[in-house]
Amino acid sequence: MAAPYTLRWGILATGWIAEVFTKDLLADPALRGVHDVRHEVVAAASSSSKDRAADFLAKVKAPSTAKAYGSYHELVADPDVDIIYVATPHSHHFQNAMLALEAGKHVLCEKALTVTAAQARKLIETARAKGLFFMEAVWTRYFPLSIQVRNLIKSGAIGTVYRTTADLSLGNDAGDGKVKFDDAHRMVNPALAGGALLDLGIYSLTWVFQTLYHLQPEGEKESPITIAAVTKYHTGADEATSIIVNFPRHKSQGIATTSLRVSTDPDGQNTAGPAIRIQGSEGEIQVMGPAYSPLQYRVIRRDSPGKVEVVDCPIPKDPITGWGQGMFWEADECARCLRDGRKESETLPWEESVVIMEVMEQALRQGGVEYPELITTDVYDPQSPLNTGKR
Ligand SMILES: NC(=O)C1=CN([C@@H]2O[C@H](COP(=O)(O)OP(=O)(O)OC[C@H]3O[C@@H](n4cnc5c(N)ncnc54)[C@H](OP(=O)(O)O)[C@@H]3O)[C@@H](O)[C@H]2O)C=CC1
Ligand SMILES: O=C1OC[C@@H](O)[C@H](O)[C@H]1O
Repeated sequence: MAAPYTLRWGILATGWIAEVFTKDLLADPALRGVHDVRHEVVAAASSSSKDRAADFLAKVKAPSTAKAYGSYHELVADPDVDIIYVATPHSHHFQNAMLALEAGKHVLCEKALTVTAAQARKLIETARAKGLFFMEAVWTRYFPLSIQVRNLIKSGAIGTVYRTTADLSLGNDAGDGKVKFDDAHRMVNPALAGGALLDLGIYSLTWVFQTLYHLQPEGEKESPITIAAVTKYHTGADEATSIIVNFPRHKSQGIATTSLRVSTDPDGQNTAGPAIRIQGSEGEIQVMGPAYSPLQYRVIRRDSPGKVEVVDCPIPKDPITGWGQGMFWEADECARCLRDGRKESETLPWEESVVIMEVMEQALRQGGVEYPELITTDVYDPQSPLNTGKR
């Protein structure tokens, strides 16, 4: 068997998701049946301090050779790093991803890709011009469950899909008129591009897009008409957003909802029913939430009344540590794309990320949500405080 292709990662930022993703990178690929690619964590950077980066590397149990940097600039200049994982708040993604691309690094950038569609387009233009790989880290698309659902739809298992409804709402009502996030928290702080839509609603849209738009044949792709209702939180960010996307030529519609107050799954037992319903002329696929990491789907066919096919898709765990979150599948996609000389992932092409950003931008504009100039500009500034950490 040929030696696996090795991808060498640099981790930009040391918060919650950086830790989860990096631990997944360090999980043995064989445990998920992967033998053709592997990952190395070469370095991590914190904009706060070198010590914080060193603590992070120790916490995730990175190899002792991994380098700690006290600035994002130093990380992107490291010649041993192939690809940068951008794990800052969405507000920072444009400037941080541009910093990495300008330094000649491939990039996997956390969702939401950017704050505006123009920023997303600029990043893609830069990646294209420099011949670099670039991908939005929508991990859900790379779950075997998502692949199976897309394949079922393609095979015609539920006929022509006319409607998808999807919700991701995590029930953070505090009971006193507020939600359970401090006003400065990235979930509700406009300075960090806070709000339900960019953080959570993007997963509802992911299900709408991967079951409708993504499966439209090449050459027939249709950007949707977007109609949105937004409830603003007192900080100015959206606390609830509901979007209807209409694809008139394909006669299909998607309904994507998100809220910080109510919950898709109030008792944590899926008693409330599926988070996602994909409805076709011959049946329906139901996906049990949460929309970002679903573990089960059900197929209901018009020609088999009363019969429900239930399919479980567990995330492989390390038998000793119990670790495994399912973020490794998107990392494997990055490695395979780079090994094969592909600059974008077929599972989430650049254009699709841009169309989703356009939908979110339109929805927020319809709801009167505005973000500050510092985080909406599409002019790259290597010395932006978003790159230097000088807050
Ligand atoms: N795919 C998924 O399942 C998830 C994705 N995410 C996405 O990841 C991104 C980060 O989220 P999360 O890890 O929860 O965020 P955290 O607040 O936990 O971490 C963000 C990190 O970004 C860096 N940072 C730089 N400037 C700032 C600033 N002004 N304020 C706050 N942090 C700053 C900090 O690292 P340092 O000091 O080291 O530079 C900080 O630790 C978001 O875009 C979010 O959408 C989040 C959770 C789950
Ligand atoms: O991507 C995410 O998925 C899980 C959520 O809890 C988190 O807020 C979000 O960023």
